[in-house]
Amino acid sequence: MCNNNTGACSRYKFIYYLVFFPAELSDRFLVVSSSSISCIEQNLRAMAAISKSATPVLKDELDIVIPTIRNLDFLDMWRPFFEPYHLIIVQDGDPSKVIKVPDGFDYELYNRNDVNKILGPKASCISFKDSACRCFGFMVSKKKYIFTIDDDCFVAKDPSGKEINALEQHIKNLLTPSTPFFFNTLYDPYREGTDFVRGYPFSLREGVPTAVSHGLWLNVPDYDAPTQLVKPLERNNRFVDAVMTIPKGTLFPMCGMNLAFNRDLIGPAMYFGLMGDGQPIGRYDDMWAGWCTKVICDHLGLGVKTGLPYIWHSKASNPFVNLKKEYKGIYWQEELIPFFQSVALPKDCTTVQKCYLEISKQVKAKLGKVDDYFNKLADAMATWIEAWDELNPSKGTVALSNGIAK
Ligand SMILES: O=c1ccn([C@@H]2O[C@H](COP(=O)(O)OP(=O)(O)O[C@H]3O[C@@H](CO)[C@H](O)[C@H]3O)[C@@H](O)[C@H]2O)c(=O)[nH]1
Ligand SMILES: [Mn+2]
Repeated sequence: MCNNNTGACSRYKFIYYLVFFPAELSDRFLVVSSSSISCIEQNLRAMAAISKSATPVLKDELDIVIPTIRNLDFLDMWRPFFEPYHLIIVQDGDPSKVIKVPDGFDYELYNRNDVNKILGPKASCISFKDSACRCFGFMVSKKKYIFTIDDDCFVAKDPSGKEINALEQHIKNLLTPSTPFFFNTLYDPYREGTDFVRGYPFSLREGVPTAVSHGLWLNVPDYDAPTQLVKPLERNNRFVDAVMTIPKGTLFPMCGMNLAFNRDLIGPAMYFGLMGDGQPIGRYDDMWAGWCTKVICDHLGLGVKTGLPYIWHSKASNPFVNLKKEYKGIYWQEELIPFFQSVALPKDCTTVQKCYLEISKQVKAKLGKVDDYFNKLADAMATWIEAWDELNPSKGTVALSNGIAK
């Protein structure tokens, strides 16, 4: 089957057979060459479409999710890139407050009363008074792709001064394969102007479907509170023109402020854990989601990319407030990381939901003794999956025998 994910890579299958199976060339050559060439053509057309499309790519297949406690004037700067897309706004805090959305945007807005009405008792798994509430938007969306962005993130410029269409770059990242099994030293081989380098096995050049695209930030970097306190004036002005697949078996600190993912492939794992009101910890919601997501992607043979696109993160939140939110997480994570590194998912965990519930069981068994919070979090993870499946009664991601998800 040829799609954005595998079409370009049949080029490598074609070369692979050409070089390594001359004996079968007669019949196979004809089969490979015709299927490869049509795939290559289809894929080249698809890739060309992404950059020159008149109609925005994935216009009806992608939702933009924004958690907010303030008016959304920041959208005016994003208008050229966001206006064609549907927004899901998750209003946190006081539901009686009116959030102003600039004219011209197509959106749905949910406040805490809506969350409670839609989820009933299961609303307990959605954080209150924390950006973690954004995951409610992931759950109610009906689209294949999600892009989530904070309301203090603006359009950045690349070194040439050109405004960066972060959404377009995330879409390119998601529509091209990842390479978690073998690191390509010239970064993302599917971008224009680069490729696989010598010594990269041809049998691995097809890559795997990309589940997550993790973007970065110019100006205020996503530092933790201690780093913010010792480096209050540090700003990130380094634009690195690279996209990389995070290798299998390696965890990473996923930041939720400039993030996109394939909801069909990994949506149920994108639970931003219990934070904010009534919880002993904050600003670890996206980290929790990222650790669960990466373990599941590794198990199901899915890819996670990080790097471009950049956004301009304008606001440094208060480091002292952040320290109060983060401090337990800063020492708990010294136990959490070894836990996630040791998580083994059984072969019969063939869907994201099954994987996620297995992780939730192991959280309760192994982290419950660290703090009772993790017993609550494990229960909330299970509630999240119940709520997800109620709102999204469809099949989960199935891992194929060769570990490649479909
Ligand atoms: O109680 C709240 C507070 C904020 N929000 C919305 O969430 C995002 C992020 O808020 P903010 O930019 O003020 O906080 P940062 O410290 O810069 O965010 C970092 O912490 C991460 C985890 O929370 C976050 O993803 C990082 O960017 C804004 O849209 C606020 O409006 C909220 O919904 N509820
Ligand atoms: Mn911010």
